[in-house]
This record gives sequence, structure tokens and C-alpha cells, in this order.
Amino acid sequence: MTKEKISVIGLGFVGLSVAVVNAMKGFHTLGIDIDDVKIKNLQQGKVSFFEPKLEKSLKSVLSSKKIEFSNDFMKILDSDITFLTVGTPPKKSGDVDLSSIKSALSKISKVLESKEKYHLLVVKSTLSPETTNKLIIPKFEKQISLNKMDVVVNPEFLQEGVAINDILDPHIIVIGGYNKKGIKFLIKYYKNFYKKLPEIIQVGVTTAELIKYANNSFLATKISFINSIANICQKLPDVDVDSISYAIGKDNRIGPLFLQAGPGFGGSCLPKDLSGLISFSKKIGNPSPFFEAVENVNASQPKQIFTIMKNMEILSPKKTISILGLSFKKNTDDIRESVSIKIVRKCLNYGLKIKVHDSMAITNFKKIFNDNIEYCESIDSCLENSDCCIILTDSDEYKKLKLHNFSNMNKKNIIDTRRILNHKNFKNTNFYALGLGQFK
Ligand SMILES: NC(=O)c1ccc[n+]([C@@H]2O[C@H](COP(=O)([O-])OP(=O)(O)OC[C@H]3O[C@@H](n4cnc5c(N)ncnc54)[C@H](O)[C@@H]3O)[C@@H](O)[C@H]2O)c1
Ligand SMILES: O=c1ccn([C@@H]2O[C@H](COP(=O)(O)OP(=O)(O)O[C@H]3O[C@H](CO)[C@@H](O)[C@H](O)[C@H]3O)[C@@H](O)[C@H]2O)c(=O)[nH]1
Repeated sequence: MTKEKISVIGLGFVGLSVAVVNAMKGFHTLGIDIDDVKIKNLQQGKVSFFEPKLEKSLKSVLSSKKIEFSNDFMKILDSDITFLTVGTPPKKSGDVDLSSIKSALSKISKVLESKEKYHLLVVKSTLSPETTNKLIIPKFEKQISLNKMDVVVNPEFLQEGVAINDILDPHIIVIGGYNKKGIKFLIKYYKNFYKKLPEIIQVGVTTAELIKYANNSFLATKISFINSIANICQKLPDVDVDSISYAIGKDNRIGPLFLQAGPGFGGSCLPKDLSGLISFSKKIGNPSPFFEAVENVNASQPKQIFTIMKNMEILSPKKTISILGLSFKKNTDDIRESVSIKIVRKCLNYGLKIKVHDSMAITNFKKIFNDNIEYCESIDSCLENSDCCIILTDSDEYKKLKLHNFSNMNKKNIIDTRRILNHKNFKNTNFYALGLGQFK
């Protein structure tokens, strides 16, 4: 079977990963972005963010000439399928900012006006329900009525840090369409892509949009739930939230994943899609106290850390705080909606001196905090003379830390928000573990 030619619009985490994996699978792939610097770097095999395996795979598909990058939308004409993967960030109101979507759509529709052969537009960007029906499909009405193109919604469920594996082995493929032709065309492409086709669910366009919101909001709910349990544990001596997660996770009706208590969820998706769902629910006259509670629990979770710091009597100017882990989770340099940003801002408001360490995310953190904090290349230098260490991510290098690694601190106050240290080794110190009750 001849493989379809692919174009991907918007080369961020999702778009670039999708483009590179398509090229790895032997599809002729065109990547388009409006960011000229990004395009130039990609042409030279350079990725502007960290995602495991991505840069190596990019270099390999560049050398096999399976992929090209451009800022010229006219080149889409040569492809059969266009994946739309531009960003859909949140506005302050919680609504989705559709400016990138609108600008990309205008360019795509202009180009496709002159295309004779059938074309499929696949919406991968996460959109609030009804956006495709109300905004995207009307843009292509003429081409659609002439049977020259279709639009389908095909939400992406990849997790940063394992993006390539997730695309190669998804738990499900959701295809939202309004007719059989568009859906069938995408299934035919997926048959070319996968040796063993994953489960495909065919639904309406709006159902597909809502599946994505529901998926991320449910994950957020699990985290806010276990954080609420952790906060109860915090008040009870000898009560262990991880044993509770383990036990309830063994119940198949609950499942073990996303039950790790911590400083709250961050990242570019969970907070955004939850607030998008809250905002959409209000708009349709059905405000949801449930989703608002999930969001409120997450917003107040960092306060737990400050309560512990207050108990440690270190919330006073001239005290030094070391923060280990700046990205929103381990194995990424992405700091979008990272809890570390909220913690550092609040610490600065208290007049505290801040030292930070992260082996990937320092460059991005500097863009926010400039010279207001100290950036450390080693864990050792970050801990030196510090009055309190806050561990915010469960990076492998932090998991390995032993009591002697903290010996250069001024005071051995440690707040292990992910409970990654071996607690037994920290007896008789001021070791605290958020969500575990206070260790002393
Ligand atoms: N990041 C994730 O893990 C993830 C996972 C699943 C779904 N999503 C969803 O996928 C979408 C993309 O997310 P992301 O994290 O990859 O975004 P991103 O911000 O990392 O990348 C967006 C890219 O689009 C480009 N762009 C903006 N306007 C454009 C235009 N008019 N034409 C062409 N390119 C344009 C930007 O330059 C940027 O390179 C979002 O809707 C997001 O919610 C993200
Ligand atoms: O048990 C857990 C699991 C996660 N987190 C936190 O939750 C946040 C989000 O983590 P994760 O879901 O792994 O990150 P993303 O890469 O943003 O992936 C989410 O968002 C993507 C964008 O929509 C979706 O495609 C993915 O399916 C969805 O998991 C991070 O701050 C984690 O530290 C916890 O606190 N406890």
C-alpha cells in the first residue's frame, strides 16, 4: 500500500514528536511552523526542548530525507493528510486562546482552495467541545461540500518524557468525525502506520473533543484526591499515604496510576484542560462544583509546604532555601505551570534567599527569575549553607541522595514532597515528608 504524505502544522512537543515518528515509520513528512528560528534549527537536527530519543531520531530521519521543515504553508499541497498541532494555551479566564488555531486555519484554508485531490485535516490540538463544529468545519465548508476534504478530531494522549513510545504504542485511538469518508481515510493511514492496529473508537467530533478534556480532568481528579488524603496523613503520626495509594490502587476499579501524592499537578495540559472544562461548563449553563474543587485542591497544595516551613521557623528573611527540581515533572525541561514557580515566587515574597538545582530546566527558569535567585550546577552547591531543602521532582539523581549528601546544610530541614528519600536513614534529623506525617 502506498503511504500517505503527511504534513504537520505546529512543531512543539506534540507536532515535532508526531512528525518525527511518522518519518521514522517511512511516511514522507513535512513539518511547518511560523517560528523561523525553530525551522532553521530543526533543519540542522536541533530540538529546542528536551524529549528523550527525539533529537537522535530527528537526525536519523533527516539523513534518510524522510522529513523536511518549512515555514511555507503552500507545501501542504503536496501532502494527503495535515495534522494540526499548534498550541491552545489558556487565557486568564480559563477559556482556550484560539489565536494560533485561527491563524493556522486561515493559511491552511487558503492553500487548500486550490487543491484538486482529496485532503484530510486531522485536529490533534486539544480544543474545548464544539470548537471544531463551530470554528474549524465552517472554514472549509466549500471544500467539504465538494467532497474534496474532511476534518476529523483525533486527540493526542502522549505524556511528555515518553512521547515517542506513547505515539508508537497508544492505549487507544479516538477518531471524531461527521462522515464515514474522513474517518475511513484516517483509519487507512493508521493501518499503514501500525503493524498491529491499536483499538480505535469512532465517535462524533464533539464527543472526541470532550473525551480529551474528560481524560485529563480525571487524571487531575485522581491527583487532587490523593493529595487530599495525603494532607490528612500529614496530621496523623505514623500514617503513610503511599501504603494507602498502594492498597486502593490494587482495586481494579481504581487502578494504581496517578495516585502519587505530591506538591500538586502542573504542566501544559492538566491545569489548562481542567480550567477549560470548568469554563466550558459555565458557558453552557452547567457550572461544576466538582471540577472547581479539583482545581482548588491543586491551587492550595503548595500551601502545605509553607505550613511545614512555618513549623521549621524558617519563613524569615536571610534564611536560605534550596530547591531541587524545577520542571513540572522529572525527565523534562518543561516548566509550564510548574509548582516550583509558585514556590519560588512565594519564597521571594517572604524575603528568603533561593538556590535552585535542576539538570535540565535551569535555562527556562532563568527566563522567569533572572538574577533574583541563585542557579546551581551541582546538588552539593545548591545545599551548601542552606536552612531548608525542598525536593519537588522525583528525579533519579535526587532519589539517590543519602543523609551525608545533606551534611553541608546549615540546618537539616528537608521537605521531600514526593517522598523519594529513604526515611529510615533520616531518623533523628529534621526530615519532613509532605503527606506522610512529620518525621523527627
Ligand atoms: N505537550 C503535551 O504533552 C501535549 C499532549 C497532548 C496534547 N497536547 C495538545 O497539543 C497541542 C500542542 O501542544 P504543544 O505542547 O505541542 O504546544 P507547543 O506550545 O509546545 O507548540 C506549539 C507550536 O505551534 C507553533 N505555532 C503557533 N502558531 C502557529 C501557526 N499559526 N502556524 C504554525 N505553527 C504555529 C509554535 O511556534 C510552536 O512551535 C495543544 O493543544 C496541547 O493541549 C499537548
Ligand atoms: O501520580 C501522579 C502523577 C502525576 N502527577 C503530576 O501531574 C502532572 C502531570 O503529569 P503527566 O500527566 O505525566 O504530564 P503531561 O506530560 O502533561 O501529560 C498529561 O497531559 C498530556 C497533555 O494533554 C496528556 O496527553 C497526557 O495523557 C497527560 O498525562 C505533573 O506535575 C506530575 O508531577 C502527580 O502529582 N502524581
